[in-house]
Amino acid sequence: MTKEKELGIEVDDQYLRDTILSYMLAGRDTTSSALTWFFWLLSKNPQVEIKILEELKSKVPIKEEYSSDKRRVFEIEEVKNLVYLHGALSEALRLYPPVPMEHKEPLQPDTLPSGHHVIPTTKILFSFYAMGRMESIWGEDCLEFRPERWVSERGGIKHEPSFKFVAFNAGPRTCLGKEMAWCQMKAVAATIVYNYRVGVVEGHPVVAKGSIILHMKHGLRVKVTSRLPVI
Ligand code: HEM
Repeated sequence: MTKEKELGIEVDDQYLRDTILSYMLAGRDTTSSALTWFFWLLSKNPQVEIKILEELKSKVPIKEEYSSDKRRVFEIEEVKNLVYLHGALSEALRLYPPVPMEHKEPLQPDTLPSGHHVIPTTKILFSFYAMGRMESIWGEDCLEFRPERWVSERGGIKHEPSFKFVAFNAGPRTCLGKEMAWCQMKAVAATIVYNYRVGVVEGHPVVAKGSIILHMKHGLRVKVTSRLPVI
């Protein structure tokens, strides 16, 4: 008897197809949407880009810094604890959550903290997008892109409860790929910011597309230039 049969799981082609597809959809579009908004926010906030670059440079051994024509690729271990980069990515996820909406249905009749009575056929829709911009949750500067929000008094990463920072959902259906997503986003963002300047093409319209993933309606047109010294 195979392990799957012991566990009562039937692993047929359809199961494998659905699993692979859900990982591709859950892990690809979300991360790419997050990074797209992140680079757009950086272009609007050059002071943040400078600070990220400073943080990255502080991690690179001096003799290595822009010393050759080789691009530098940041490894996951190097970027894991970058506090300011973590803050900047968190701000992008707070203001532009790749999954902007979520819905739930109660299993039994219940009364929500708001006083609303709900029954099993009630669909409860809530907006992660709106929650990331609520003054009652994030304070008066809730609409500002401020990575410092995520830096603790002692200079470490300030963690927020998942029911407050809901970009990865909260509770039993929390994103299964959350840690992988953080690693990917940090490694990609660090490698791109360190090696290139990403400038958004002037006049390019940036609007969100109404969809289950918060894509940019017209994509993001950018001009990429190398930071490497010309040798
Ligand atoms: C910035 C990147 C990501 C964000 C913002 C994100 C966000 C979310 C959210 C909000 C959910 C809950 C969806 C729902 O219940 O309707 C979810 C579920 C899920 N995510 Fe992610 N995700 C990201 C990256 C990833 C990656 C990289 C993977 C895996 C490679 C992944 C795998 C999954 C899976 C398998 C679920 C379903 C979990 C379940 O239903 O129990 N996600 N994600």
